Amino acid sequence: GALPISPLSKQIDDRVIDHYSRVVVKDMNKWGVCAMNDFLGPEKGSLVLDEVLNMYSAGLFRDGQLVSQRGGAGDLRRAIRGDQITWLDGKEKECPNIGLLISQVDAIILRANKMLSNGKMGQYTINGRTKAMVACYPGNGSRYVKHVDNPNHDGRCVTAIYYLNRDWNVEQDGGLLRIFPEGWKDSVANIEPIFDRILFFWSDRRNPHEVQPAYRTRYAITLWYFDADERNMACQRYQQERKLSQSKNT
Ligand SMILES: COc1ccc2cc(-c3cnc(C(=O)NCC(=O)O)c(O)c3)ccc2c1
Ligand SMILES: [Mn+2]
Repeated sequence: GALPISPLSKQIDDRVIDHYSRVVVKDMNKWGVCAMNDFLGPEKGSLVLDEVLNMYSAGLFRDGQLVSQRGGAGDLRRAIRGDQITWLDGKEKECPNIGLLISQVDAIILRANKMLSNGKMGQYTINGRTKAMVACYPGNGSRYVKHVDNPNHDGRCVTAIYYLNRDWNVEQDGGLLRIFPEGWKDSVANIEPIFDRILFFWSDRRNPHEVQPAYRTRYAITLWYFDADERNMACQRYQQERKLSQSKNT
């Protein structure tokens, strides 16, 4: 199905953004992965968490769709990905603090833009993103099998995930995000989904990853950023396919 899309927000607190964008550019161009702790600070982080908990208890989350229909409903789908999700554009009046988080991440990505190499001696031109996906793994062993976010050039170049889980203990609670970066030979990135941590990684085949079974409710907010050229190509291909299928049906 189509990915929900939102316009980028504008700039805020400059020095902080400048520092974070330098770290992101350096780590992404070197490792393809960038994790930073204490992103919003405890107060703002707690306000974001409270807004997510309120939405969850209001029953606004739905079972995460599968891109391919093979999952179908019920157990097989849950075996592939057990998360429940809801989409936000960040302007909702019920969650101003999620809106603040989104504008912070937008500001970092906009500042890092044109400095993020696309791995082929070129740069990405990031000009948009999906809506924010708020995800909850309910903690009944729910997991997400190893996958690539953007295996077929749908335009997404950077995945940004903000974690909200206080006192998370991976030994007991599971829910580790394990990334298998292509260029890292046999070593992997083990990312614990801890409170107020933000993570960036290339969305394409360079970063297969899995969410290991979670035994405690696990929350995260994900944004996917588009590269202008790849997105344009993807939209053109989609238009062609639609025309073809319509001509076949007529
Ligand atoms: C067509 O509609 C949709 C709607 C939502 C979709 C969500 C995902 C997705 C992808 N990756 C992860 C992940 O890797 N999480 C890592 C972590 O939480 O640490 C995740 O939780 C969710 C994929 C495809 C989707 C298609
Ligand atoms: Mn993923």
